[in-house]
Amino acid sequence: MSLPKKVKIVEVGPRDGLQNEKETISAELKIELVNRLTSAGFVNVEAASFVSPKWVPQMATSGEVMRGIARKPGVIYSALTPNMKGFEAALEAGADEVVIFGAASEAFSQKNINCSIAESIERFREVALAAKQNNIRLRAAVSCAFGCPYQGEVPLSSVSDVVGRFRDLGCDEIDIADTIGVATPNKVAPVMQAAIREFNIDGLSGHFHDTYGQALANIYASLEVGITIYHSSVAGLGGCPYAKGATGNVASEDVLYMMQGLGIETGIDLDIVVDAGQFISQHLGRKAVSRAGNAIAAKRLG
Ligand SMILES: CC(C)(COP(=O)([O-])OP(=O)([O-])OC[C@H]1O[C@@H](n2cnc3c(N)ncnc32)[C@H](O)[C@@H]1OP(=O)([O-])[O-])[C@@H](O)C(=O)NCCC(=O)NCCSC(=O)C[C@@](C)(O)CC(=O)[O-]
Repeated sequence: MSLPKKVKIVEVGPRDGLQNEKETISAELKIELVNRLTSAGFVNVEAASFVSPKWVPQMATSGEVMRGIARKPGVIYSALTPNMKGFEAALEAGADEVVIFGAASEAFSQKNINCSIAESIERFREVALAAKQNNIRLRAAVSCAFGCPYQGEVPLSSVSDVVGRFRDLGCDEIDIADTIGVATPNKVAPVMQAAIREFNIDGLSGHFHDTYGQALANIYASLEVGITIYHSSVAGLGGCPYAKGATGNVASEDVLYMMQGLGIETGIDLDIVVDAGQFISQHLGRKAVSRAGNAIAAKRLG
């Protein structure tokens, strides 16, 4: 099968990337990061998360961030919403898309959102209905689709089951997530095919963490299957607070460099993303995790 000619890259750094940072990051810095990313051309940025601040303290300023962003027409600013409390806060803050986040693993569901998969779907049902009533896009994440830090192997049938349940809630997009970055390219097609059997391929995305250095290879394997939406995080920021040892998402700079090389259109200016990656890494006091980003930054210095 030939590769897609065009893909959508969803930038998740301001949420998935920063949620695990130990030091409190100011709302101003998060806002500046989001603005830099949209100026690079991202049309979908995951900017906030309306979860319990006791569970994820770093996301406590989400309302301030959403309200402070310089809104760019045409850009979808997304926010995570685990329940109605989160949904109401996201609505008030002007989120264009809400993200319900479940898992293909029972054990992860309990650790991450303190309920079973079945209970989570019931909570999400209310959120889904409210999103439809308010004309807000609805996205769902399926964590641990390729493996779980607590239960290990995750059967394909669990992935199909959760994707089907999210489809029935009326989701516009469903993310197939490798939360702990354990997938290898041979594992990608079976999982994506299980999801494709349940949901429209154009609405499925690949959300790969790069813990074992496999994310780009896994994205390539997903391109071969025909997936056209990918998530990435500027400077490779990130990690999930409820998945020990999981590192960041695949770096946006690396994905963009690969897409450029493959001749796949993204609509995003890699140079501006490199600047944004260097900017946030300097503020966090460490080197960006992006190989392409660091190489381009070093080349500029001559
Ligand atoms: C889901 C809950 C809230 C259940 O947590 P719970 O303790 O079962 O909830 P509860 O309903 O009993 O409420 C407990 C307290 O939290 C408050 N509360 C309740 N809901 C909210 C809310 N929305 N916003 C703010 N506060 C909230 C509520 O008001 C109450 O406050 P108290 O009375 O004790 O003062 C909790 O487990 C939680 O917040 N979990 C979030 C965990 C999280 O954010 N994980 C990281 C994101 S997922 C991820 O990164 C994976 C993903 C998406 O990127 C894809 C991938 O790679 O796999």
